[in-house]
This record gives sequence, C-alpha cells and structure tokens, in this order.
Amino acid sequence: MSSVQQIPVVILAGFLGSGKTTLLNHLLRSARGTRVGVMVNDFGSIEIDAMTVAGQVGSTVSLGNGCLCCAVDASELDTYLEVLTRPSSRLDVIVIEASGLAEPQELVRMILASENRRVVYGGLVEVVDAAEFDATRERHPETDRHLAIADLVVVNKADRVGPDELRRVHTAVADLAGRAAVIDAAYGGVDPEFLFDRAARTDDGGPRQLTFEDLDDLRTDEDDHPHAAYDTVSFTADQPMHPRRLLDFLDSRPEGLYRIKGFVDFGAADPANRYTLHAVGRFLRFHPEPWPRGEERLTRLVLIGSGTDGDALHKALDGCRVTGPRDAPEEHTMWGVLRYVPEPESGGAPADAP
Ligand SMILES: Nc1nc2c(ncn2[C@@H]2O[C@H](COP(=O)(O)OP(=O)(O)OP(=O)(O)O)[C@@H](O)[C@H]2O)c(=O)[nH]1
Repeated sequence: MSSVQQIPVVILAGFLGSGKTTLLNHLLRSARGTRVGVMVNDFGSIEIDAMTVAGQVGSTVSLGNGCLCCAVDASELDTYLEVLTRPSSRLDVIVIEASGLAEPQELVRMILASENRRVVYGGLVEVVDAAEFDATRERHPETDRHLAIADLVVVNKADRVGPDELRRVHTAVADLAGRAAVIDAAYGGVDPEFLFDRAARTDDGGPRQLTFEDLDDLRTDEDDHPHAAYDTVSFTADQPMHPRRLLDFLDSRPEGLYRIKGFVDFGAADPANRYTLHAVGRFLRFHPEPWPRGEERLTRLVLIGSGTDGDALHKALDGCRVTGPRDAPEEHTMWGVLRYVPEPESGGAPADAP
C-alpha cells in the first residue's frame, strides 16, 4: 500500500468573541517550524501585520513564517483544501476557524466526508468564554450540543474569573463535553502540541518526516504555557500488540485522553506492515504501511491528555502485548483494526463519525 502524507485539519469553533482568533494568533506565533495553513471567514482579525506577508494570490495569503491563510465560505472549502494539501504547499496542519455562528458539526462532516486523500480530520476544538459561559448557554442552547461533539475544549479568558468560578465553569464544561479534554487558558495560550505535531523539518524544507525524537520530545515545561497543563505518556514495546486487546483499550480510552499517535507492530497478525495510529478525541485511524527496511519492530506510542492517569494507561497498554505463542491472536482479529483504515480511494470516514 502506498502511503500518502496526510495533513490533519483542525476545526476551531466557539461563540462570537470567545477568543478563537486570539487562540489562532497565539498558535501561529508559537508554531515555530511547523507550517500552518489557516482558513478563516475573513482576514480582518488575523494579525497578518505581525508576520511578513510574502505574497498574496486571490484570497490566499502566504505568510513569511510558512503559514498560508485563505478566506473561505463553505462552498469553497474543498477547493481550498485541494490547494492547501498539495505537496507544494508543504503544510503540516490546516486550521479552519469556523465563524462564531457556524454549526461546527457541518464542517466536521465535510472534513470527514472529504474525498481528498491527503486530508485527515484533526479534531474539533471549541473555545468557551469562562466569564460568559452561563449567559452564552442561556442565549444559545446549542452550546451544549457543540460541546458534546468537541474533541478539545479550551475554557478561555481564565483571567477574567476567580479560581472558584473557573473551577465551576471547568466542571460544568467537562460534564457537557463527554470525552473531550478540557483545558483552561488565558488569551488562547494553549500549547500548539495539543492541536498538532510540531514538524521535524529538515533545513531544505523537504517533506515532513515524523521521527521518534519528534514523538518523545514533547515539551512539558509549564513555565512556558502556564495554562496548558497536560500529561504525556510514552509507551514502547518490543513484543507485538494484540489487535483485539489494543482495540478494546482504544474503544474505552478514558475521558481527557485527547491524542494518541505513533506506530503499532501487530506481529504475526500482519508481519509486512506497521500501523500508524492517529487518534484525536473520539476519532481513530490506522494507516498500514510496509515496514521500512532494517527498522526495528517496535510499537511506540505517545498519549496526550489532561487529567489522565499515566500509570494506569501504561498498565493498560502493557496488557495489550502478546505474551507468547499461546497468546497468539485468533484468526480475523485484524478485522477490527481494518475497520479504522480509510478506503484507499476515498480517504473518507470508515467507522466513527461524530
Ligand atoms: N481578558 C481576556 N480577553 C480575551 C481573552 N481572549 C480573547 N480576549 C479578547 O476578547 C475579544 C474577542 O476575542 P477574539 O479572539 O476576537 O474572539 P473570536 O472568538 O475570534 O470572535 P469572533 O471572530 O467575533 O467570533 C478580543 O478583544 C480579545 O482581545 C482572554 O483570555 N482574556
């Protein structure tokens, strides 16, 4: 199977004035080497001046720091995704800022249904104004529905409420948000790592290659991002993983476990391929690709969440290892995994749409 470099598409939603643009500007500023493609409804609020505008063609703006912005409405979405996912755009992630009034599930559906093979859904991020939460819910009862389908909720404007009120809002949001991770922030100050992988880019600007240094090198220096506390767990195994047990683990992954990424070795169940695992919120995909020649057969995963129990996650993953010949997976156990492999011709959504 030929592998196609897939680009996560993250949808950023939230009510008018909740702080979406502020968060986006923060992400653009702190993305460092990662090339971010941005789609917004209008350029007005993006601090284009803060960056060097390298060139502008039609409604696409190419920014000096490697970002690409375009102004879209829904009918143009596919066209712009097509442009932004071209290898020549060399983007690592695309963020779509939904307008404050947009129904985010429509956008999520469009991304999941995209026939563009280079597109992979990167999650729905909902921004909530901590100081206006009750009032917003009252005026917009659909808030509850939006939170229920989010993969990550940012309780923004933490600076505008006291610690007790922040805790109360956080808890109320977490109750509504189901399995989404919930993080508090001021001025959108979330670690970009929560939304996308930092690119391990070679100096020649060549295509991005995810390395294990990249996976392991998750910053945890909270001084940098006081409001973005999260936990990461790295897991490595040199025994193959049991497909059914790993799927059981993934199907019941705990609340707050926002992202899982890495490679899985299923051993004799598919000796030819390693499986790239990409989970964001409730979204889960496996992408098989032939083992690179000479590559050590290891499973390596990084799990990122907020309020998760690292020891318990480690233990649960340890329990997914194949312990010996008598523990060999039964016939057909890979079928469960293959349900989460996109169809080669569509790249669309196989098992789980939100
Ligand atoms: N005090 C405080 N103000 C914030 C914070 N985040 C954003 N703001 C301010 O809130 C206002 C709205 O922020 P935006 O980022 O424009 O919000 P938005 O969700 O993009 O708004 P729309 O584009 O209208 O939907 C701006 O004046 C921001 O400076 C925060 O954490 N604390």
